[in-house]
Amino acid sequence: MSESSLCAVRATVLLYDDSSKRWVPAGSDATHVSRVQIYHNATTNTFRVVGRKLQADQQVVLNCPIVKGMKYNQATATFHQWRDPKQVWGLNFGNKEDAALFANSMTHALEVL
Ligand SMILES: CC(=O)N[C@@H](Cc1ccccc1Cl)C(=O)N1CCC[C@]12C=C[C@@H]1CC[C@@H](C(=O)N3CC[C@@H]4C=C[C@H]5CC[C@H](C(=O)O)N5C(=O)[C@H]43)N1C2=O
Repeated sequence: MSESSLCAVRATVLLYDDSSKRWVPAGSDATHVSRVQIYHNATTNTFRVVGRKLQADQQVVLNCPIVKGMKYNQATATFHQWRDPKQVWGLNFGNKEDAALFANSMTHALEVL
């Protein structure tokens, strides 16, 4: 499937744990920083967000379709979040610039879906 990357930023990928009412890091180990990308498949005009841990094994910790009509919430300048059917994802960006870059691509995807 030919996909092109619209953007790539560093962020900590978080999941909201409803039972404890806490954000927990996605993935299985201590290092939290991931490379988060938005991929576009031009053939099907679909988009998805993929997050891979930066450390050696590049564990995939996020692989979520961007669904038409999805609400992307920029809760703060460096913490953005959205809901998928099963869970709530949060991205904690290292800086406002990366957050804005990612939000720009996400907003574009949501506009053209
Ligand atoms: C109606 C709804 O779902 N609202 C969502 C946000 C949202 C709005 C619109 C579209 C999508 C979404 Cl996910 C919502 O409010 N959620 C989703 C689950 C957790 C939360 C519900 C309640 C709490 C209240 C505080 C806020 C939250 O979690 N925040 C606000 C920004 C702040 C930034 C960073 C993260 C990192 C760790 C820190 C913390 O939890 O200590 N934290 C937070 O406290 C984050 N909360 C939320 O984001």
